[in-house]
Amino acid sequence: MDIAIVIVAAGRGTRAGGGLPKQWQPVGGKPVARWTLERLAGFGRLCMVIHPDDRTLAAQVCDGLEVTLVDGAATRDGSVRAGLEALAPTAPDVALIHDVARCCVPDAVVQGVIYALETHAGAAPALAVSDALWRGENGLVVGTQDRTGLYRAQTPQGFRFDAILAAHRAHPGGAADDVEVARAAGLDVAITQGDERNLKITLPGDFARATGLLERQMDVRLGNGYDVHAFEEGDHVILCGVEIPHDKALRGHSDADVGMHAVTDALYGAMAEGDIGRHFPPSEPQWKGAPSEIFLRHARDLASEKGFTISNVDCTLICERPKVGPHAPAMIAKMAFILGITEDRVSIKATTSERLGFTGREEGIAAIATATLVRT
Ligand SMILES: Nc1ccn([C@@H]2O[C@H](COP(=O)(O)OP(=O)(O)OP(=O)(O)O)[C@@H](O)[C@H]2O)c(=O)n1
Ligand SMILES: C[C@](O)(CO)[C@H](O)COP(=O)(O)O
Repeated sequence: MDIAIVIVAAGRGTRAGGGLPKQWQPVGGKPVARWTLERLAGFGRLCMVIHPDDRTLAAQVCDGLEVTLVDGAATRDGSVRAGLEALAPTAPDVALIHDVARCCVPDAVVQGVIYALETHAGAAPALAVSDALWRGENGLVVGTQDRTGLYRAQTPQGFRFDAILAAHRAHPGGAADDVEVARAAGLDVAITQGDERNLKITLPGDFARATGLLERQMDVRLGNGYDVHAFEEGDHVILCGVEIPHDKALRGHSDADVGMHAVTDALYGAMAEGDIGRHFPPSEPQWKGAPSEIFLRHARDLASEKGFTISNVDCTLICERPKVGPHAPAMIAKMAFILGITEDRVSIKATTSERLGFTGREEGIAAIATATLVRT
């Protein structure tokens, strides 16, 4: 399914206050709009609708991300329409329409809308009203309201693209949200699971609530790596960056550091970024005999660019010989230095395979590794 996401960000944020419209103000160390863009980038192509006065701010916030910027209108529904019209020449199957100010939206809320669009023309997240409802006048309760069947609407609101574009073109304007526009055009809209964390920053106090939510939402990734290199004639092996005298060497296109390769692949795996072969193809002659440190540094830098901190790595070398134990402290020091983390976050250990299999017959060395990345 080709998905485009229209993020409406052309409002002035008057109720939220502050020197800038709320979407450009910081929460948890980044502008509100940046959080929203990063959260949605994995779900489809991004189109952000902005006020013409905000082009410079918007370009800064989008740095490094692929985002189509479109000028908005004086009303929310006008801005949505501008975004949809901009997408029309390369129409996606579905459009998700999201308030920029809902910067804490959990993945599950977005995914719930996408699943529902397989069977409905429209889908939107909401929470059933759970508090009693009153009518009030001049500070006094003047009546109560039955809450049965009442929901609090959230975004993203998703629709078949052609249907929502036609609905917006036909609508007279003044709709509270896109579900109202869709229903006016006769589209069925499924209610999907909303989330209390999917708040819309509207009033000044909402910045602190959003900051608290974002600080508690850690992105923790685990990756694994596995590698094997065969022995050939030689007088040393390189394991986790340390040269160890041996009566054989390891064969490989690079320096055949099987342990460092496994850790590097674990880091790539945690980022869903493939493996060493994808970034350094063995078909390319410049990597012949290359120190594996190049690969590990690349994975480390990629993690840093994506905002991840390496929390720990754990590597097990599987071989009968050479004995790893005496060299483990040097290996840990070397790996910690390259990764830029403290030694207590690096574990390197070894096991034999009880003389079973290719490692048992001393035909080669295998290594497995795990890495944890954390993004806050
Ligand atoms: N002309 C407008 C008005 C609103 N929006 C967007 O619609 C969303 C929901 O609107 P709201 O939370 O009311 O934002 P503002 O209009 O910016 O806030 P305020 O009413 O306090 O000025 C926001 O992402 C806002 O940027 C928009 O793109 N174009
Ligand atoms: C679309 C919306 O987020 C649904 O809750 C909301 O209606 C938009 O914000 P506004 O404050 O009503 O403009």
